[in-house]
Amino acid sequence: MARWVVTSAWPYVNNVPHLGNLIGSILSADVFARYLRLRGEDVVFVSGSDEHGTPIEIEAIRRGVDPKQLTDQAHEYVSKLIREYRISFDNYTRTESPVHKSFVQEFMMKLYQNGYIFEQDDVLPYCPRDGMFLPDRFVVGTCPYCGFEKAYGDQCDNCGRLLHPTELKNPRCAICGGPVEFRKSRHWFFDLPKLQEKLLRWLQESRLPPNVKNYSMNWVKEGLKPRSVTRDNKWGIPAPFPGAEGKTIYVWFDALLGYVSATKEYGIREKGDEEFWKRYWFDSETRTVYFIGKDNIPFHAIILPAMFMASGDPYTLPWYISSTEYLMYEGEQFSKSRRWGIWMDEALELLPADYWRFALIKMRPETKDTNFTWSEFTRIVNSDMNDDIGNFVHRVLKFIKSRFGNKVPEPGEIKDLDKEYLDYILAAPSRVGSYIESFRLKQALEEVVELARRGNQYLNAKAPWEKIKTDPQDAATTMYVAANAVAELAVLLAPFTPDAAERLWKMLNMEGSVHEPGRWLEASKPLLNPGHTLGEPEPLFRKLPSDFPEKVHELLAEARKKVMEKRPPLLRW
Ligand SMILES: Nc1ncnc2c1ncn2[C@@H]1O[C@H](COP(=O)(O)OP(=O)(O)OP(=O)(O)O)[C@@H](O)[C@H]1O
Ligand SMILES: [Zn+2]
Repeated sequence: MARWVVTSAWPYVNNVPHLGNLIGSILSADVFARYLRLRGEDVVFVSGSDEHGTPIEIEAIRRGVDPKQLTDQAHEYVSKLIREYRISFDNYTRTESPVHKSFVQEFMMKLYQNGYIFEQDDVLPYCPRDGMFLPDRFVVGTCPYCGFEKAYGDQCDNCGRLLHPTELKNPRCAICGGPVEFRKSRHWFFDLPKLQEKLLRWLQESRLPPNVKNYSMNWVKEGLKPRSVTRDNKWGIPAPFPGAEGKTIYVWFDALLGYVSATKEYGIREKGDEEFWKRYWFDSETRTVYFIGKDNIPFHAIILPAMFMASGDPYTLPWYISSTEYLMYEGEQFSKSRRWGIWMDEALELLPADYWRFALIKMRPETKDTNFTWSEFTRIVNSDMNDDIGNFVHRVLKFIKSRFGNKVPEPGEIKDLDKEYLDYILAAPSRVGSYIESFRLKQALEEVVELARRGNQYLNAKAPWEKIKTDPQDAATTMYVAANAVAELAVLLAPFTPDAAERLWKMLNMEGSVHEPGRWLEASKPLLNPGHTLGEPEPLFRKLPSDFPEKVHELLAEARKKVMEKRPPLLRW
């Protein structure tokens, strides 16, 4: 059995995560981690709040407070939301965690000692009106590669290229909008060109998906440039290099190492074991899986593996990177900094987490940018969740309660139709599982819906409500098969809608929790025996009114007003 480390990109805490962050990273990772645990695998699932860097520093200066004071509250608020969405992190930590800060300093010193960090004057944008160097997202200009006019100093959000601020055409200060000057400042650089060949070979041989692999290989082939790992910011992890006093570590180098430090912190806290993390990260058999949006590809497929290589320690390199395209809202990309989208907290004011989890997985932008629309959301809730799954469950449980004394009937002769559906449901865990294992979460959930759809067809074809009068044995067989399909659904829904799955488990009067390790494997045999007494049936999901898409903007405005009052200052606008 392999060990797994499942990770989700660290959300920047300058805002509440939006539905794009959820599907691009947090939720997709959770479905995968939950699935692995249900298979009894050894999993550590980590992420945390990314809190350093300029946007938060500037916000703190503007408000005249300490940035940590702002992020303490923001991290707590986001952590609570993550729990409310049932994201099953083993450790959701933060970049201000002491374990993380010292880990980053020690790690960066290793790169320095191994000769991968060199010191050099950098020419950086400076705003004479604001009196400061403008790092990363604080200088905006035209991308030299694709012509996008709102590219940032470190990356173009349109074509995804990593940039140096001097490459931008017509660079302007993002704070005041005026032109920038370029001034010299001493910085410490990561010598990526030294790793060029090694990276290329690894990429070539890796099992990364084609979109990640091709993009990264092209980028490496064009020739890697050294990247500066320091910044002139005060808010961040102090750079540990001799002579670098007053500089901090660039947020990306800081946050990427969080995957490792969060595992370390988890081992110390939960197992009292300082060395726990090495059993995962220093074992080439460990499968590390990263869930990210496509703009994060270069950092995970190039920078992070390069850092691991340069450390000289036996880190396991990324086993898989599942990167999504963008979820769009009304034609534009969800964005924290531009405050565009639907936010995790306001969504919960409208409907419980399961609805968002289900609908987002069904809309997961796996192959192309995908528009989140309220009409599609309504269709998914009303048709897939209610008409297909909810209705099937209800029909089966109600009928067994009214006609079989709420006990799973003893089946009679298993005929063709029965066998066909029974075989189909018992093969479902492996069918759904293989889609999850190939990171096709959307298709995996579609298979779960299909199981219920076929269940409804099976009931219609077998008509047990007629047969109970003429051939009660056959009605009993039908309901035995159908009841087992319902139990199967509880297990298959567990990674996707954990609360509904648990409620269904209780309605079936099953022992323990549906989320127990190994449950998925048990489900390849019938889960319900004849004679088993079921619990009380109740509706699994509820429908949205048909005018929901028209009303939703009004509902959302109310919800936003309400959550703004609960949010801590940094997240309020
Ligand atoms: N619309 C989206 N669809 C899918 N994934 C997304 C989307 N927006 C962001 N992500 C992913 O969410 C993760 C966290 O991103 P981050 O906290 O930087 O938020 P952001 O919305 O991208 O911020 P900003 O808009 O300010 O750049 C990243 O992996 C990112 O790729
Ligand atoms: Zn570009």
